[in-house]
Amino acid sequence: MFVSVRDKLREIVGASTNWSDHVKAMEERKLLQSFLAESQKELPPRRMRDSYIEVLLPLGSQPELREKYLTVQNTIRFGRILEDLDSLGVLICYMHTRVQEAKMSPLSIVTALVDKIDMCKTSLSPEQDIKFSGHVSWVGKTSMEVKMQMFQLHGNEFCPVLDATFVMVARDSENKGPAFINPLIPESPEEEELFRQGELNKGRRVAFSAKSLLKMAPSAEERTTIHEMFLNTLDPKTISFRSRVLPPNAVWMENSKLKSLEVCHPQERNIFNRIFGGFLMRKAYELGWATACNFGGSRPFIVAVDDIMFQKPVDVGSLLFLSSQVCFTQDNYIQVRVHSEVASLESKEHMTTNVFHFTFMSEEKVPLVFPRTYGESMLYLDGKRHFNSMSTPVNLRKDYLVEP
Ligand SMILES: CCCCCC(=O)SCCNC(=O)CCNC(=O)[C@H](O)C(C)(C)COP(=O)(O)OP(=O)(O)OC[C@H]1O[C@@H](n2cnc3c(N)ncnc32)[C@H](O)[C@@H]1OP(=O)(O)O
Repeated sequence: MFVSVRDKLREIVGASTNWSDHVKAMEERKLLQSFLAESQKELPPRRMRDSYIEVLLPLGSQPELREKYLTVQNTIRFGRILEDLDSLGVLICYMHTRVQEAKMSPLSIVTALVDKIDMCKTSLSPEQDIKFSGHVSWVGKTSMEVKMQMFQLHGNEFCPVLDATFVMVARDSENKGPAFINPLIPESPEEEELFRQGELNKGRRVAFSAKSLLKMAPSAEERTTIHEMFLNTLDPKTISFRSRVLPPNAVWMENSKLKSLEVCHPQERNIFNRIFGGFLMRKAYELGWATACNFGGSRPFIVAVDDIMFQKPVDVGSLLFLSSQVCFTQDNYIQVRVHSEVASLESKEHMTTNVFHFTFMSEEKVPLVFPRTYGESMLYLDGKRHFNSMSTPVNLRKDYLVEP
């Protein structure tokens, strides 16, 4: 149960339960600094099974739990699952990095990236037990890749529901600088393959980011796509680059936007008194879902979550501005991007903290989305790149029932 996962995390880092004690609790954590390793070599290697955890979410046997997870359609809120995966990922990393002689962990482990969440072909019922499992699958010097799976009981069997890959980073006791983590030793050919995959994932992330449209021009093929879309929006009645009209069954990208604001209260703080990554994901996901719903005109289902980077921590007390838009569509699929930025109450300066990418599938075929400006064209291409990186096959699957 996830209350127990979060209680365990509190115990591991000695977090305060009362907000009024949070400064004192952080002062106490400073004393743990002496348990930090000066190099990775000093730390004993760990095996994948050392960090392996299974957690049961007994929705079937404990109906009082269901309320928190329930959608109006009697399915499961995916936003809640994102929160649970985040907590579990952090706990897995604490298992990998346990220090026997210290009562509390000297490390502050934070979520750096949700690399991928792929949904498997199964519906989610709020009346059946759910099981999560996961372990560390790759480590660098201060970062760890965690693989998690979620299963739901069907008859007597737990069937796979989703696969998730997160990257967590270890920081010092005060969450101010990087901290070394234990090496990982693969023990079988399967584990060696997982580790190798982790290494490849790191390379893929670097390559994807190097090709970012924020850094370099689109490819020739992408430029052609954008130019053809531009030509498709020119009014044939006037010989002008300026009179733009939408083709049939299309929507201007700017008209797909939805925005929201959250006040970040202490209730949503994580064990390090910053805003909990899972809360940020839930809020972004729900706005993204509403955007897809508004755009497609029918209930959309989540198919994939990709590349959520936690660039900056969000302080308690900040204002969180979320802005969501459809940036690419194909057949029944809607690719949504949610941008989040914070501003403190004192300063008006905004800072980007995350960009979220969600792929939804609608019951009906959805309109095309057209960029009007160059900036929007880049969003379109970025959305297309994220859509194409999805591993789920592009075909309509009616048995999905995963909603907000
Ligand atoms: C219930 C408890 C829940 C607690 C969990 C949360 O809620 S956490 C709350 C949500 N998350 C956050 O607030 C985190 C916000 N982001 C940050 O603070 C920072 O961006 C960061 C610490 C993640 C990374 O900072 P820097 O990039 O300056 O750090 P640094 O350069 O030292 O890199 C540290 C390690 O992280 C890796 N790294 C950094 N960013 C990465 C990314 N996007 N994808 C993969 N790996 C990444 C680097 O390769 C390096 O690994 P190697 O050293 O192995 O080469």
